[in-house]
Amino acid sequence: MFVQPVPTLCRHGDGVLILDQTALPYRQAWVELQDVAGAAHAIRSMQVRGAPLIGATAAFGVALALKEAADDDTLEAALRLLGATRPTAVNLHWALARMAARLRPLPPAQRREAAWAEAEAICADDAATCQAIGEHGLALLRQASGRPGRTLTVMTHCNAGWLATLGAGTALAPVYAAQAAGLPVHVLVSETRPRNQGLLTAWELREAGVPHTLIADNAAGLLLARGEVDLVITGADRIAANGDTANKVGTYLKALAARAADVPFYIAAPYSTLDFACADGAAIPIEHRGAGEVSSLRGLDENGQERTLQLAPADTAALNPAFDLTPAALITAIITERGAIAPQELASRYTDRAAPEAA
Ligand SMILES: CSC[C@@H](O)[C@@H](O)C(=O)COP(=O)(O)O
Repeated sequence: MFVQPVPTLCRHGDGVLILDQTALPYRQAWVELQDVAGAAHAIRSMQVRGAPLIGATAAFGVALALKEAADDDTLEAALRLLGATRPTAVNLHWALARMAARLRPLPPAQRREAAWAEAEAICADDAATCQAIGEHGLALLRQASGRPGRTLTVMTHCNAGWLATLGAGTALAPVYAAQAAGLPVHVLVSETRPRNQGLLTAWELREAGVPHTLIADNAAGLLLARGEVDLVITGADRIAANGDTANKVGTYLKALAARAADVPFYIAAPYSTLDFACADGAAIPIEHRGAGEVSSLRGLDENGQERTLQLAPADTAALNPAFDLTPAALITAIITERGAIAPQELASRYTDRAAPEAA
């Protein structure tokens, strides 16, 4: 079983410790969440990010909310607050629906302990899910690697590794499985403007000892067209019934370039990321974030001090959709803990996938 080099989130007494991802890759900092407002802030401000980790944090947020009072009003207010933090990743709503289904039928006196236990179960389940995704993805990597000893080049986008989950990650789980199996892999990491989640991917791959190279987002097309990439794997925030997939903005351009270059393009995500309440991608809500994320850049200055630089004049109009939609037709297969499946087969094969209940 993959062990996270640094834990992303864990219970700490009657609080919750999170690795603050807004401090990475420059320093490791932990934040202790003590109440539901802190959990909601952590999700909204992206101290925690990545669909499965957002869901787990929201689940713990419910447990934090019930510390003082566990009546129906407190529970429902917590579900509403946490459910409104980020719109695109359906795992948030899935985790809250799971908490609601467990807690609503219980008398208030039994809810506190049940909430902690359910949140911890969500984390354990996610670790197992990542492990299974890794094993299914490894089979595809083995097929693609060809002759023994050849280094496989995998391109990814955003961060869908262990930092985004409670286990090995989703898109990167097959990479870690390959590393464990002795299959040589090199990862091309696109920086993922404007939030630069690629820097998180580079950091976590370095922590795990996986060879990798950071590229500018716009370099992906050239490298794909030149035949320098064996396959692309990204995560997902929500997958519609027809296989259209919402993921970090920039994913769609990689899928287009991969198709033009005849390179397989895979999505790796937990089964809980399927949302059959959305018939197609047009029904998936796309988060729009502040213009400041586009017009500024964070990094270290020449003295190693963290700084935010204003790239464009502050009054420059900027648009910041945080996710985009990749049509099912561009996706070779979707890898979940149940295996790899063509996106066009989701609805007919996964008939048990009911629409998630509103939390
Ligand atoms: C396993 S994480 C999958 C996705 O959540 C990931 O690719 C992504 O888009 C993350 O977006 P973020 O805005 O950083 O939360």
